Amino acid sequence: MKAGIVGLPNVGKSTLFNCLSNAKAQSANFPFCTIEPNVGVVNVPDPRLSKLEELVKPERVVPATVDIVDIAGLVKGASKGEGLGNQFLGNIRETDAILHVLRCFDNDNIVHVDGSVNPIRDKETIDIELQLKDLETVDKKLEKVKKAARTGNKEAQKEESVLAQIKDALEQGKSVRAVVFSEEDYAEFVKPLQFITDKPVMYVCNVDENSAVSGNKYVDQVREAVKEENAEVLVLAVGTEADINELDDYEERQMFLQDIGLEEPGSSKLIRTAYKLLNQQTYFTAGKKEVRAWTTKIGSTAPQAAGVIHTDFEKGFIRAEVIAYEDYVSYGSETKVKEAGKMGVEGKNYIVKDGDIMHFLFNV
Ligand SMILES: Nc1ncnc2c1ncn2[C@@H]1O[C@H](COP(=O)(O)OP(=O)(O)OP(=O)(O)O)[C@@H](O)[C@H]1O
Ligand SMILES: [Mg+2]
Repeated sequence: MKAGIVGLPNVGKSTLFNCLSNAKAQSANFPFCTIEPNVGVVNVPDPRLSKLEELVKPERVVPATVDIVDIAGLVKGASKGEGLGNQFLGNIRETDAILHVLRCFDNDNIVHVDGSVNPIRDKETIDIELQLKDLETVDKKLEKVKKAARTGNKEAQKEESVLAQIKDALEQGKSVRAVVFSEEDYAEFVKPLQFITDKPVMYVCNVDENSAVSGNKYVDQVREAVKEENAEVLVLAVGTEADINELDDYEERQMFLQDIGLEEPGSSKLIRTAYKLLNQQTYFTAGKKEVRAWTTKIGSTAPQAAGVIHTDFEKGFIRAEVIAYEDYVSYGSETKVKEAGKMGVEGKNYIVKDGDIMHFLFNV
């Protein structure tokens, strides 16, 4: 699962990538600095891991990760191939969620490709390009389906009406994610087409240092503009946080963060939110060798979750021993949880919960 950083050129996408990841992306004050996407594996900050570490005292601790991709800037006309648009849109299509960066800071030294700071206009520019690309996808499909529908094929007629609904929404400047479908129609006709504007989105307002905590007028405008989308809006002083992230010393980083009024980096919150946006949750394994966070889709069954560790675990799944995180912490050890009768023994239909501490039994 990966989240892609999307936005106009020169708004701070690579700088954001550098806040999140230790893989350094080139960032510079000129549009189209990034051409090839930068990919980084980012640890998901989780205080529960340190708590488990304290209790279990393992040899090592391994956090969950999420892949972040820094993509080239899109411009007006990208869907028609402008500014290598087709390649960039292809890069976006390969991601599972979108982090849309909006420039929300004034700074005459940093070039804006459209001449002035205006996050609402910028958002529309990007949205329109993504929607036009999806329109191309839906048109292509409609052409095929229409032929079959004309021959009286009932299934094709149903598909045609769903696609027509999508086309209509896109032409009105709406995104596919805003259209309501029945569960069946969605699974059958919509999901397989992998529309870009169907991917979950989160807006990242890139602000100046002084607006890191309370935002600014641009952020207010963004919140107002997206309030019907039900999307997360995150405020982040991307430039400042990237600088802080450069420091090796933890104490020093904390000091600079406190200077701008933050207790933890905004980027930590961003990663946790991205993780949720990707519909992922964490379960843990806890042993003397290793305490580890694993990522699984919300709603996974125990064997599916086991399959994240190894496909053999899924194939040969027998049962799982499960301890809720809260129980582990309040009883203090696996043995004590067992003594208290709080450890569950679950079969293959068990739906894994966020924070479960799991031990899988399987045969190979
Ligand atoms: N909050 C901020 N305040 C001031 N300057 C910033 C801020 N965020 C980023 N910058 C500066 O903006 C310039 C562009 O940043 P960056 O290279 O990250 O943009 P980009 O979106 O990746 O651009 P491209 O699409 O060209 O790859 C850099 O000089 C960076 O230092
Ligand atoms: Mg860049």
